[in-house]
Amino acid sequence: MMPVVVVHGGAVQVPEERAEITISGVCSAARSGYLVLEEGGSSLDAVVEAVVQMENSPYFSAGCGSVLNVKGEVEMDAIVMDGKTLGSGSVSAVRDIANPVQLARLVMEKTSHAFLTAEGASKFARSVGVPEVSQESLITEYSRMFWKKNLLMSREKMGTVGAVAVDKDGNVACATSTGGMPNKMEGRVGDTPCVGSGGYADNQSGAVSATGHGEANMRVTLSRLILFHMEQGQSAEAASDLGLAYLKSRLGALGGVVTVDPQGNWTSRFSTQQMPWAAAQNDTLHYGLNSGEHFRRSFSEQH
Ligand SMILES: NC(=O)C[C@H](N)C(=O)O
Repeated sequence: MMPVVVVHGGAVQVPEERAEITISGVCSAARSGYLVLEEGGSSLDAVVEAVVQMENSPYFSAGCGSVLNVKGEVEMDAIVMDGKTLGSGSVSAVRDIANPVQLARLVMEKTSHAFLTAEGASKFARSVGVPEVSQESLITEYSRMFWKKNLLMSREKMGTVGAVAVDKDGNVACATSTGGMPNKMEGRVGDTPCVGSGGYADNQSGAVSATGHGEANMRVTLSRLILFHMEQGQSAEAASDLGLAYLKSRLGALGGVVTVDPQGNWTSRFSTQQMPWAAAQNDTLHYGLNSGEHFRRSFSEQH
């Protein structure tokens, strides 16, 4: 069994001028998650670390840089799940914290609940000492510009982030975090924080983190569907393709996933044209953006 961390930066079209920085963002997130594993951390520690890095980057739609709702405000959703215990924690519609994925983990570890939303989630955050941040600190010039442009015309998207990992004990975990769909209604919650849709982790089959059109992903419970296929004997790659094919044939929707099994086999699959992804395993960094792309380099090589 080989420990691994696999991350994605959303199944969306990345503007050409942002391609390189987005790729280096997913690579450094996968690498940081992997370092956590090397230092003896669990798969849960690794996925949270990788996702925090991408939330802190303004180049992804999660944490700082999140796409804005119809009112031009940030409302973020996140999930974590621990495949060893089937423990999960989610938050939705949070507006005033920097790292929703850490709050999701706190929901899992410090409450008897699995999901807190909006003001209740913020009150809980304050009660456990998570610092409050201003909306302004989460909004970037780009997300504001993107919001205005979206209000006028296109339905362009920006990328949700997610990670799956297997640690040396064969425990799997997933984490996913997002600003949601651009110009969403106030209070809209997508697939990301919903168990089985935006992510799922079970040591008996594997872990998935999903991205795409949330309303569609939810209706097929995409992550759980993929793990169902793995339980039926499919490989991580074949199961991911089956799940994405069902999403497309049944609802005409496109999406993407990163998937691992407890043996450390992993894959990154998407039906969109692009999805920035990276995987770190055995001193090698794997990464890609366009469909069919798979680059490799050793950890010692500079990007
Ligand atoms: N870009 C995304 O993956 C969006 C996310 N799945 C949502 O619907 O909220």
